[in-house]
Amino acid sequence: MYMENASKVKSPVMRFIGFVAYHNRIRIAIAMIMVIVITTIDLVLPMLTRDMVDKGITGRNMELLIKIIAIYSVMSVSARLLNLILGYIYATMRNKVAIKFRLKVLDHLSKLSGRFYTENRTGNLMSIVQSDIDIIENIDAELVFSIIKNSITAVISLYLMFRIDSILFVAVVSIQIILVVVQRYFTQSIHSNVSMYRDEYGDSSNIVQEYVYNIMNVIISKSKRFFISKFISGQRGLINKDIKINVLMSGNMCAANIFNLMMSMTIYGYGGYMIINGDFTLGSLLAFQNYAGMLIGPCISIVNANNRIQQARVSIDRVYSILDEPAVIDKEQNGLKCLDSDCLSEINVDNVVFGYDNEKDDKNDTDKKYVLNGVSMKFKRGEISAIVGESGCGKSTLSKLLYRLWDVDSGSIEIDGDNIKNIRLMSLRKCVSIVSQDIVIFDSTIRNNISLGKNISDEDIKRVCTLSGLDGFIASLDNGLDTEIGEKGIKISGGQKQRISIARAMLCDSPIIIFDEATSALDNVSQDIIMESIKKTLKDRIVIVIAHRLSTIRDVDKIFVLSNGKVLESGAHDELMKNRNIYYRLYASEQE
Ligand SMILES: Nc1ncnc2c1ncn2[C@@H]1O[C@H](COP(=O)(O)OP(=O)(O)OP(=O)(O)O)[C@@H](O)[C@H]1O
Repeated sequence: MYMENASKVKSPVMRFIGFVAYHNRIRIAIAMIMVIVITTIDLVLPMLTRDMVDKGITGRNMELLIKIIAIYSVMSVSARLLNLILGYIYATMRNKVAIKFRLKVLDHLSKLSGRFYTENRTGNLMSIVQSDIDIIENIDAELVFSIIKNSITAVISLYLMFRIDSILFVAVVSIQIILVVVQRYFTQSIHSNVSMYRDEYGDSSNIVQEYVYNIMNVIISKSKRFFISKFISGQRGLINKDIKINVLMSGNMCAANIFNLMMSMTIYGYGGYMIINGDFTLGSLLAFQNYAGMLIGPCISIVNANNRIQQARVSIDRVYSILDEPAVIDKEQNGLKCLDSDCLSEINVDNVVFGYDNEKDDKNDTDKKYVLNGVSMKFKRGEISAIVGESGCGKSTLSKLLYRLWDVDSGSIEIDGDNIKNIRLMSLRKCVSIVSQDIVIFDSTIRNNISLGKNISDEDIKRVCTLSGLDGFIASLDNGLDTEIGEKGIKISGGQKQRISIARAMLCDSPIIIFDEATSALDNVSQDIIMESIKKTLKDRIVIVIAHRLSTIRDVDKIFVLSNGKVLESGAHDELMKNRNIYYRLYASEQE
């Protein structure tokens, strides 16, 4: 699902490395210099060992021996100290990348279309934003530099080994080539299995998320068994894949160790044979062994690093498939118009046709489920308008189109003559506030839930609490506005949640406010009081009320009756009652 959108231009791994490099230019330059110095020292040390043994010890030259020991010690200690500093640089790079990359993904998620949010399940997105990014963070600069350092060390070691003895060199390289072929097999298998594992993991965390998120409803609806059996069957597949991946990774390590053991035995066997024949010195054997060690160590590290990269490659692909989703808010927006919220006066919905994509069995083939078939409406500043109609007729869809979570298929929505497609999305969304049926309540105090973290005076908060009818409830609480209302507002009723979201709306300064079933959980009297408050407080805005209960909207300026994707009637309550048409029948049936 996610892979389809991945950029075909540059691989996600290269783009991630580019991202890391861009945000750590100076650190990378410093680390690079230090890595080169450390690698050079590491490569010179075996030569010093050879001279120490052959010229100092075997040559019985004490003065030279002391000199070489001193140089060896200084170089070794310097390399270790530089490694210490490198560790610090790597840690700062890792933390910077971790924060910046997660923020980049979170920011991009907020700019995507309604289609994306509908098609992608929360559990999958959570698994990408949490676990996949955790895995990617493991691919830090230290790993990348260790690969560079180990590769340089391995190549130069190869050259120096060739200089010491070409036959031993050929033997060692042949073993290495077989190791590379074996490793390639393991790498490909690990990658494909990790890819399947990550996709299944996303599905499984979706089940857990649904269960935990709805735990009370799960208990009430006795659906625990359903969730648990879904979870268990998902876990079975995951466990099998995880075992397979671990076996493959261990197999990869095991193969590397066996081949490296063969390499050591070849060096000691053939090198020892040449020393016995007098064709080789002990110092040269030790130097060759050291360089071979420099080949073995780095090769094992590269195999290890490769295992981690294979795992991370899948995660990088998944994260970049989100980043490659086209944002509704894109850079092209620079040339677009900004709305002046103070002067904004009219919304014109003109002959709008819209349908949601209906996914067919064949995932690439979609057809439309039309919800709106030529809807036209006008909303004016200073007026309260209402949209009514049977459930599912497209009332909320209209507000989503105005917010540009989706775009109309044909027709247009204009604000003061400008098509909303030609208005900067940030500017448009700043001007529109939707008080929706799904209220987001944060695990915090009533005050914070109303102010949403903005610095708002007590006086203003109390004023909107009175207008939304929260004042009595708050007065009954020991901590008043500072009462914690629990995660998702678990400690308050549905009606109190709605009142909080209405209070929020009364504090916002958007010129367009849509109340989408915002008072559905309240009794008739409370609804009437709140409608009065809305009329008084928001009298200079464009207010649109979406409602089922027609008694709530009796006093609004204009009512649009929506049915079968069209506006069948519009006008004030009295006018529509006089027409004795659909609205009249709906209203009459409600009064019975
Ligand atoms: N994201 C979506 N993807 C596909 N279909 C959708 C989506 N959202 C809504 N629909 C469908 O579009 C139709 C209109 O939905 P909408 O929420 O606009 O109706 P509504 O009039 O606001 O209903 P209600 O009064 O029950 O809230 C419904 O049939 C619904 O199933």
